[in-house]
Amino acid sequence: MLETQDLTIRFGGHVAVDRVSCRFAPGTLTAIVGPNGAGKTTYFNLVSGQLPATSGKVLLNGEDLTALSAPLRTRKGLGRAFQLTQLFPNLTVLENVRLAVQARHGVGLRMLSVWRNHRALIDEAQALLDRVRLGSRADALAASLPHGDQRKLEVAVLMALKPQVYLFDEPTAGMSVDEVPVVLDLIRELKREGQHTILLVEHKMDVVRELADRIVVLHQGQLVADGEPEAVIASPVVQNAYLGIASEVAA
Ligand SMILES: Nc1ncnc2c1ncn2[C@@H]1O[C@H](COP(=O)(O)OP(=O)(O)OP(=O)(O)O)[C@@H](O)[C@H]1O
Repeated sequence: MLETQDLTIRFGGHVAVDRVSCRFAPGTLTAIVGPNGAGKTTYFNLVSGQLPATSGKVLLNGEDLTALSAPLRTRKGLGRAFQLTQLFPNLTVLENVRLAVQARHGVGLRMLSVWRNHRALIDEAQALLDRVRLGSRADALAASLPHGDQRKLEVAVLMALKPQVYLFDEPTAGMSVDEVPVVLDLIRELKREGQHTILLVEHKMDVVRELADRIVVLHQGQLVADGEPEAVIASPVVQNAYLGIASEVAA
């Protein structure tokens, strides 16, 4: 069980995430929605440890992770899709995933040459690449992949770490129409496996409707709605927030 208790961060006078308390059970997919600037990405950064909380706590299975760095939280089972900049651009696609597999097995980088020919690691990495439909690109340099394929590679790297909690921040952003279903299928598969806690920040409401068991709405840093998708989508707070966006866009 992932839990945040009164999780808060201030940037100067601005409270970007404001006392958010929420619990996320294994086997559930929760969509975090809200207008631009609502605090969704900042909330993910606080959960994963990319940003230090001003106050409040992050707990996983009852253990307080608030004081831990992002890498230590990853070891505890909090998986955040790597930012593109955290892929190794000059290593191959396969090597990127294999390093994540090795990291999970606790094999240090200095052991790289010893493990280079270790079939089990390579096979595991290759199987993950096949799952994200990048099997045929295994030997390409990560930097040479088109944007959509790099995002799929991020997902493969994340899956290699076998986290308990998956944090997906707009996983299909910038992807072409034919690439989107691949990533959504992967998220669906992870959900079917049943033991993961999945959090998804997503603007596309059709995706949210289809994938989410539950929707949490953030607005100006605060949790303003939480519940079953249809009820939350129909609620006045969401209608207002999204109509707000629509009128901004139209303006
Ligand atoms: N490092 C930072 N320093 C100062 N302000 C920040 C920082 N990170 C985020 N903010 C502010 O916090 C607020 C929340 O931003 P955040 O990116 O979390 O929103 P979001 O809901 O993810 O928006 P979007 O849907 O546009 O990605 C915004 O007002 C943003 O400008």
